[in-house]
Parts: sequence; C-alpha cells; structure tokens
Amino acid sequence: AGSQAAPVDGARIQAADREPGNWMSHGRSYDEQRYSPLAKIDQANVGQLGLAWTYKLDVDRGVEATPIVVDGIMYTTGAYSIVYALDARSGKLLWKYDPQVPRDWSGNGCCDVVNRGVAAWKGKVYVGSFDGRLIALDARTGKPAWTTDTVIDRNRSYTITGAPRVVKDKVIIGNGGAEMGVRGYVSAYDAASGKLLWRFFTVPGDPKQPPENKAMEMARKTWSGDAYVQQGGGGTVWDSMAYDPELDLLYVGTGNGSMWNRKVRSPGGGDNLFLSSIIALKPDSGEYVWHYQTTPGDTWDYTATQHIILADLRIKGELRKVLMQAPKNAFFYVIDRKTGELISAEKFAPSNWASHVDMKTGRPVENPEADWTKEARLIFPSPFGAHNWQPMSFNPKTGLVYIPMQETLILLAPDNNAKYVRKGIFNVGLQPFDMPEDPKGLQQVADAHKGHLLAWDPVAQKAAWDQPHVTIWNGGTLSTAGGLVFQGSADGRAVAYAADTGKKLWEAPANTGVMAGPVTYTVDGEQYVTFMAGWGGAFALGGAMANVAKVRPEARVLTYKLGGKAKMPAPKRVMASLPKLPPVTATPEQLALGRALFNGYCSVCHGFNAISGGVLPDLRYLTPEKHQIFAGILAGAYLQKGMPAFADLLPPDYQAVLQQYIIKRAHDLEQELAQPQKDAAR
Ligand SMILES: O=C(O)c1cc(C(=O)O)c2c(n1)C(=O)C(=O)c1cc(C(=O)O)[nH]c1-2
Ligand SMILES: [Ca+2]
Repeated sequence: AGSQAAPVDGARIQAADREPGNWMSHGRSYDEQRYSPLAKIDQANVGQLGLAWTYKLDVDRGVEATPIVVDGIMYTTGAYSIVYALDARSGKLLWKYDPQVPRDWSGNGCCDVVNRGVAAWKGKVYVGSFDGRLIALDARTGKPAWTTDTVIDRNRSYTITGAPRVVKDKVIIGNGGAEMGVRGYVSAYDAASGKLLWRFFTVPGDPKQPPENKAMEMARKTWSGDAYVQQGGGGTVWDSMAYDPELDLLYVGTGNGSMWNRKVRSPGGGDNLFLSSIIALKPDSGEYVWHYQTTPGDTWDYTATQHIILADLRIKGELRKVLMQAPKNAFFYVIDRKTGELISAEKFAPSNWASHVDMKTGRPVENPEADWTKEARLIFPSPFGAHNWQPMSFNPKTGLVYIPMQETLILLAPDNNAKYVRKGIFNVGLQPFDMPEDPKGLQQVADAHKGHLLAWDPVAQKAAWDQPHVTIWNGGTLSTAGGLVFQGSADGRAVAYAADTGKKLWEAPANTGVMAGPVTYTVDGEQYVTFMAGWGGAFALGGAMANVAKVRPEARVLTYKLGGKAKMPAPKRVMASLPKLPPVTATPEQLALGRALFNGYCSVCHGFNAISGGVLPDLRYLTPEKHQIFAGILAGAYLQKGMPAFADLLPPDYQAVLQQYIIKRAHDLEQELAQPQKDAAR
C-alpha cells in the first residue's frame, strides 16, 4: 500500500472484492451494492457480536455517514460536516477536521445539518461541507490540501449533505436545496487540484439566456413560463450516484421541483426535465447520455435521489445490466443501465398518487384524485417517501434488495399564489403543513406511519419477506456473504437479520435512533461491523410523530466484533420539567394565526404544532428568561447557535401571536401531563 494513507484509486475500487476487508467508496464498490463478501460473522455466530469500541462525535444532531475504511483507518463524518479519522481496530482518534461551518448557514437546509460521508482517493479524503465547500484533506494528517466553493449563488440556500464520489480522478458532488429555491447541478473537480472540470445543470436556467447545452435545450421545452427561474427550479443532486466503469457511465439521481407545486412552478404543466430523474452522464465531460424520469412533472417532492444500485440480473432468461432504484414515489424501478430503457416498475409500498407504470410509455399513470394543486388532498407516500436517503443494499447470493421501506401519508393543501421569499425559507407552494393538535389525533397519524425492512426480489418484482419496525426513518442496510442483513432502527437498536428468511438473529441497544447505512471491514483478520448512530434528519426535526421512536440524538460510532466486550455508555438524560409559563392573552383568532405562522416558518425544525422531535429545542419548554428575549431571538440573537432570523418576515404583532401560540401549546402540554397517562395513549 506504500507510505500514503488511503491510497485508493479506480483500479482498487473496481477490484474491491479482492480486498473485502476494506470499504473504499461510499457504496463499497462503484455499483453501490453495499454487499460485503466478508463471511466470518455469519448466521450461526452473529449472536455473539459485542461492542469492540465506541466513539462519541462532537455534535448531537443527525448522523447519516457511511464510513470509508482503508487499511485499518476509518474516515467518517458527523453533523456540520466534521471529519474524523479513527483507528478502525480501537476507535482511537487519529485526527479530526472541523470545516467550521458557519452556524448561521443552518437555516439554509431543509432537513438537518447532516453529512453522508467522505470519499478517499490517492492519499486524500474529500468532504462536502454543509455550507457548500468541497474540501480535500491529507488523509494522513487531516490538513486541508485544497478547498473550493461549489455554490454558484450565495444568495440562495445551497447546502451539501451528500458524500462525494471519485471517478477517474474527478471528485463528483451535487448539492441540496430544492425545498429552498435553488437550481440543481452536479459538478466534477480535479481530485489533485480542486479545479472545476465540468458542471451539469439538472433544470434549465433563464429562457432569456441561451441554454448551456443540448440537454438543457431539451429540458427547456418541458417547462412553461419563466416563474421557475425566480423559484429555483430544483432538481438537486443531493445524494445518489453510481458508476459503471465498463460502460463508462456515471449515474446521478435528481430531486424534486422548486417549488413542489407545479401550478406555480410551471403553470402550463409539462414534465419539467430533469426533475425526479436518473441521468446517465459521461464522467469525462459531464455530457448527457440518457435519462429516465420517475415522476414526470413532480408535484409531491418525489425525489429520485434515493440510492442507485447497479447489478447484472437474469431477467426472462437474459443477463441484463440493470440499474435499480426505489425512490420516494413507491415504485421499484429496474432499468437497462446502458440505454435507460425501463425493464420493470412495481409498487414496493402503498401509494395513491399513481396506479401503475405503463410499460408502453414508461410513465406512471397518475390518479387524478392525487392532484392537490386545486384543493387539499391526502397523499401517500408523503414527502418523507416510501424510501428516503437511507441506503438499500443488494445481495447477489439471495438476489434480494433490502429496502428501509416506509408507509407515510400527508395532507397537502395548495398556495397557488406562493412567491419565492428569500434564502432560508421553505419555497414549496403549499399552505402550512397540518397535523392534529390533540394527542389522540396525532397518535392516529403517527400510527399510520409504518416502518419496514423489506426484502425485495427485483426480478419477480415482489416482496420476499418483510420485518415491521416501530416507526419510519430506520437505518440504511448492509448485506454480507455471511447471510446477514444489518440495519439500525429508529427506536435505537443495531440489528442483524437472516438475509434469506428475515429472521432477527441479533440486536444491541444504540441509545439513539440509527439512520445511517452500516459497514463491515477487517483489521488483521478480525471482522468488524460499524453503525453510525445519531437521531435527526427530516423526520426527527419535523417533531411530534418522531417521538414514537422514544429516542434523542446522541451521536456515536458503534463498532462490533464477535465476543466484543466494550461497554455501551449510559444514555443521555432527557427533557427538564416545564418551567413556569407566561399567561395566554391572545384571542382564539390570534392563536390560529400564530399556529399558521409556527407551522409555516418554525415547524420544519422545531416540530409541527410546536412539538419537537427532540433534536432541536422544544419551544414549549422556553423559560421565562427566553420568552423575555423572544423578539431578539427572532431578530438573530442566536444566529451563531444555528437559529435563523425571521424578524424581517414577521411584523411585531405577528411575532407576538407566534409567541402566544408557543405559550398556548406549553399550557396544552401542562394539562396533558396532569391528566392520567391512559388518555393520551393509543
Ligand atoms: O430537495 C433537496 O434538495 C433535498 C435535500 C435534502 C438533503 O440535502 O438532505 C433532503 C431532501 N431534499 C428531502 O426531500 C428529504 O426528504 C430529505 C431527508 C433528509 C435527511 O437527511 O433526513 N434530507 C433530505
Ligand atoms: Ca426535497
């Protein structure tokens, strides 16, 4: 391996199976199967797994990283894009790099200040920081080698949450922000110097300007008007990529429209390319090759940024080079990855927005009842998706794909006069999200959200087995040659299942919700399994329902081995008691306005109806001292803690009713706590 740390290159990643003890790229191999040939830990002995070591991360917010492990060193990330290099055998910190994400950038993300991990290449480690920088670190020391700004417009809410991939000496990275009014793109940078090599926009720019390329010329014809220019357009490449070295094609998944509401975004309709699509690009030039749009004219936040897996499958007697994706929209797609031809698509989760995918046209057949742009509709899946970013895995031995599937639903109501407001504000064309305030109603909605570990046969396009979870937002999956599937759970466990039958074989407490995809590796012949634990992300920030999981954020690396004897630290204590509450003085009408303001501006971080999911402060617990400086906080007093300023959008009387609504909800809670528990229970 020479004297360099992390001397990963394309040849090594392509031959990943020859060194199964390493985990050298995000999905382990370029095909992103997240399947490990390691089999020392198997169905017979997995019950003996114990903790080898734990490592506490700095920030207790959502943890979503897939660690990279090369030659005994683990490179991983936590919230605010902090990078950690750990001895993979002991968990000892070798170095740490904190990109010092300005905390006042926090409000530019839709879904927590998360990071999904680094890439390693020829002695460097690459991380995308939440504020949109791409940073190359010396893998030995953690010192920056170069930094580049990937953001084309700092007046817009661009973020990076996804992990870079490196292909042919090019670091590929996209960004997030389609809830916040950005134009999506994916860029390639020279791995050695950080120089920009190409950029592919996923949605058209201003029609008054010439299109950047042929693909944008094609895309432009599928949009109406030019309102989308101001609104951003969307189509962000915020997570998935895969690479086929033989075909020399790079695949990227694109996100939803900005705004979600197509009536506002593209008033005359249209497919709005390349929203919610899988796009094949030439990695050398960024040139468009083909695309498949999963949700034409998307109006539900049905991103196709979900994990992409490449595999060779025998379908109707023929070996096909396929690409698989289970996007938010609840259809499992098998696509010819050379041509983009749709091979099959079936529902892997309940949905009401479309009945099926027409195999002649390759398009979903939409249910007219799911059009919420005229009036409010109950839609499933919700924008949490039938599957979100939590990566699935494919086991070539069982032929099954293991999907962190979820049943979700939502009431969407249009705001067809919505205007782009400014950076840091949700820009979706909806009336504020609605959710029952009363505990019983809330419990009903929460109960309708169901999490599953679904084993899916991609050839037969049907479920092989299904394991229920307590709620949604469970972890990504890892499958191994030991006949195992590993998955963390929202309710705070690390679990192993039999890959063939789904039988649960092992579990251990994680103290907190586990969302990230686990990895496995070896050091000196010993096999380890690592779970990145830490509750957060979109569901937990949204609050209320996430409390079903009964966990709090506690960011930690958990590594197991057979016979491991390390001790799990005790879980952190939670929630203080309610402070003395100021009186409610507002009228019912004012409180209704306060509620609309809260759910419009505050709920995506502090929870719907002011019930926090425990990641960010539950405002019902605000102390009298904090209530005294409420206006100051809205004006930006806590910017450096990550609390954005909203005062410019809320005249003083609105600020007062917003505060009154929070106080009213605190009184509601006080009453609830005083009542016998059984009233609130399911
Ligand atoms: O449209 C986008 O740009 C964008 C970005 C992100 C992100 O960067 O994390 C998410 C989403 N959308 C999204 O729709 C979503 O459900 C989501 C969940 C999460 C998460 O980390 O828990 N991120 C995102
Ligand atoms: Ca989105």
